[in-house]
Amino acid sequence: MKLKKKIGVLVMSYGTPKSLDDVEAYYTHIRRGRPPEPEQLKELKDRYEAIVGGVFPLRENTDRQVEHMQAELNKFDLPDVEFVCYQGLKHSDPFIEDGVQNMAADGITDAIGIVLAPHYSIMSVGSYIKRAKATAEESGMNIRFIESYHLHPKLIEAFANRVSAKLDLFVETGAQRDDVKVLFSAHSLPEKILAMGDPYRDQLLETSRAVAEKAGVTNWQFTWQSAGRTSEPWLGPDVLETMKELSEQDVRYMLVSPLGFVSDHLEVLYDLDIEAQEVAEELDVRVMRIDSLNTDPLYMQTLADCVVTECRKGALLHG
Ligand SMILES: CC1=C(CCC(=O)O)c2cc3nc(cc4[nH]c(cc5[nH]c(cc1n2)c(C)c5CCC(=O)O)c(CCC(=O)O)c4C)C(CCC(=O)O)=C3C
Ligand SMILES: [Fe+2]
Repeated sequence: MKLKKKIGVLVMSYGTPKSLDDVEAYYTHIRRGRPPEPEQLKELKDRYEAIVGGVFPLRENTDRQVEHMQAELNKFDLPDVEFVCYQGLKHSDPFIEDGVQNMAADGITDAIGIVLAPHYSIMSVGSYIKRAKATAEESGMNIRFIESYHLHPKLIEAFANRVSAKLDLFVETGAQRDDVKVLFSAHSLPEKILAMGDPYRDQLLETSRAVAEKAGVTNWQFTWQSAGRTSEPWLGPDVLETMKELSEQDVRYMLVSPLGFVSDHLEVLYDLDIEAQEVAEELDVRVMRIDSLNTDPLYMQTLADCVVTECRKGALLHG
């Protein structure tokens, strides 16, 4: 039997602390080596404490996503190729560089890199790719990258299913479907990305339109969330402001639908499930959020399809 060639798949994700004691090192890494002020550290620790039940949810979710993705990739059962997935995290262990070095140590010469975030920004996906590329070059590895997959039909279907499911729940509890404002959201970035010609905002609007169309939703708008607390301006309006404004216009039902995140983590479990719910209570409006994709088979198929398509483009597969 002919030995199958191994293609490495570098699956990159943001990364999360390993324990509450690790939050300081993690935060320092995000801040490019500058340790946070004690109050900033306490504030972040408090937020994690509110959502962490033993395991940091993003760590568990990323582990599961990578496992499921590898299984999905090998379902193609290509005659001469086997896919092996490696994690590479932006701000935690195993770092992106570790992931590439682990592939090289296993004798991998051809690899594909993909990020567990569908939209490209020079500040997000761009920096993941830059780091992976630099390490791959050192070991002479041939690596190709998927920059975005924000309009993949299976991704759109997965999000649309989740929007429809929650709209049904609103209807069951007495609301009219069209009275529910769907708020598509994503992590804000500094406003300066627009002047840089960054595609991030446009890609998010494209995903929003496609999901709305697929789910038959006309009553929607896009809003940002989780902006950094720095002095430079961040893209807005923020979801909390949007909720307030809508409540003043007598909108009573809102469905927050984060499209830039693919997993349950701090920005979903704290910023939306705790912080936004507190605001909803003050405003006396009903706010739900769509379930995160996590290991949704449609999402796993999206990732696997992108990887195989990229392999074909790079002539890594025959047939
Ligand atoms: C675009 C984008 C995504 C989505 C795309 C992608 O997934 O890549 C994302 C995801 C995430 N962001 C996360 C966590 C944090 N992000 C922070 C800070 C920052 N995020 C930024 C951008 C993004 N972040 C930026 C420009 C900053 C300012 C500092 C800097 O210039 O880099 C801070 C510092 C404190 C604070 O500001 O809250 C934390 C703790 C977690 C993990 C949650 C968990 O552990 O459960 C996830 C998935
Ligand atoms: Fe972040």
